[in-house]
Amino acid sequence: MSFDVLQEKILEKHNPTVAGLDPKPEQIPAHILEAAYRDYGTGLAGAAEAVWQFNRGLIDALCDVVPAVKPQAAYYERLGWRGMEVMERTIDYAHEKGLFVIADIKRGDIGSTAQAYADGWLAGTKVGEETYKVFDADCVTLNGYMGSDTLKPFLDACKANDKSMFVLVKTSNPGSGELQNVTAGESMIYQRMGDMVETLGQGLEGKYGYSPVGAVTGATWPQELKDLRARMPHTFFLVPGYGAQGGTAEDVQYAFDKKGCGAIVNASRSIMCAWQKTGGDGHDFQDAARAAAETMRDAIGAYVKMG
Ligand SMILES: O=c1ccn([C@@H]2O[C@H](COP(=O)(O)O)[C@@H](O)[C@H]2O)c(=O)[nH]1
Repeated sequence: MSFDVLQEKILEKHNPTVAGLDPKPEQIPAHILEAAYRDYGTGLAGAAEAVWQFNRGLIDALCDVVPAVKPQAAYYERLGWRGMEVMERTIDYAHEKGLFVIADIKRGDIGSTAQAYADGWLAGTKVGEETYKVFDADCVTLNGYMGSDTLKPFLDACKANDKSMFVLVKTSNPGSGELQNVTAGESMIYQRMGDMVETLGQGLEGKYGYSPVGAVTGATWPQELKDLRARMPHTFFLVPGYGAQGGTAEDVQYAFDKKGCGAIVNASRSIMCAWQKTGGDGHDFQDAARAAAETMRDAIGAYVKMG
């Protein structure tokens, strides 16, 4: 789905945030783990089942508060094919609950390989005369530092299937400046990447003024966020780094346009693991996640006025 659809879901829920689904077994409440291990064994099958039950519970608890979820592929890949099956089920279940799904895959490769990734995550895979949906994400994250040609197959898949993509521009991690803030010619590398992303989406702007080519810009770098918002007026932002990485509501306000649109802020651990801070045994994980998501929504709402 395009960013028009995402923006509409954000406006409906009055909440520009996305809940990350990055589960590790040690972050899952004991009662869920014990049941999964009892039924599927203590190996990868049991771990994958626990992740599925946890995700389903989180989606049930959050689906009327947040407009979107962002499963990060690494947490599913680490469990092998069983984990990837849970990723697929999680995407489909989130859709059933009306959520926009951002698959955080951060792929990037030469064009022919990028095409294969785009088939798997956005367009579907052609076998004989039929095209089969694989991971039916609405949107993916991409690493475009190999160059714009590596993004083109994804852009074509987005255009043909009304989907969207976020390209890494200024990442939230502490070392992101080592390369991204190096000056190259008249601008810094992250600014050059920002210009490339903005240019790639030119002419494809939707109802809210945003193209299907979005940018990842970390909450931990508010100065760069401000700079990029001004530099990239038609680019929707995915802003990770809120909460566990130290980004605040005050920091992320700069990602939004004057109408309070054009950005979505991610939190994974601070929502998913909120139960670990309630002093309970994890039976309250849904209430805790919901309360954390509402607190985040309200904190950002104090800075960002929508509509
Ligand atoms: O620059 C980036 C790009 C992606 N991420 C991803 O976002 C979440 C953040 O998780 P928290 O638990 O809220 O810190 C995670 O999936 C990262 O892979 C990012 O953090 N920074």
